[in-house]
Amino acid sequence: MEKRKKTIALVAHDNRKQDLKDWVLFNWYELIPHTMVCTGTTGLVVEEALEKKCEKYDEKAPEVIRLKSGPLGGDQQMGALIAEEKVDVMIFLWDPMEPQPHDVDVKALLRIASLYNIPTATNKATADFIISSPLFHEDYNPERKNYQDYLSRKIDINK
Ligand SMILES: O=C(CO)COP(=O)(O)O
Repeated sequence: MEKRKKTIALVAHDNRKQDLKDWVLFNWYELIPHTMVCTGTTGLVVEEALEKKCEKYDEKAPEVIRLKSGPLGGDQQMGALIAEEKVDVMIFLWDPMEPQPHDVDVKALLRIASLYNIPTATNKATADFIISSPLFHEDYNPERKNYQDYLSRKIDINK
């Protein structure tokens, strides 16, 4: 079966970056046909790990697009890409033990991923399930709810 090119969002908080790096290194070959889009610092870790691994095995490393660092707007940029339907899968290893200065952005990113029905992993086990799913290798279009009623609702502003 042809490997459908996907855009995979990869994001990890500092205490989870090692987990994400391990996951990327374990799945490096599976990731080659796809494009990674990452928040800034996560992108550095992912890019370096994939480049080293691919170089070792004489393979071309996949493209890694780096957005701004999460606390500097990267989570919001990622959310915007999801709203534009440009992300197929998101692996977001957020830190359940430490508050983040940009907690509202973290929540917003998780919310928008849920709204757009993006397959989302917030831990390595779920990331393993996603990448080993047959659907990962297919042209999968997640069902999107129709919000037409909401968009065309009457708003009474003359009270
Ligand atoms: O803060 C983040 C996600 O909320 C991740 O940002 P960095 O990848 O820049 O560390």
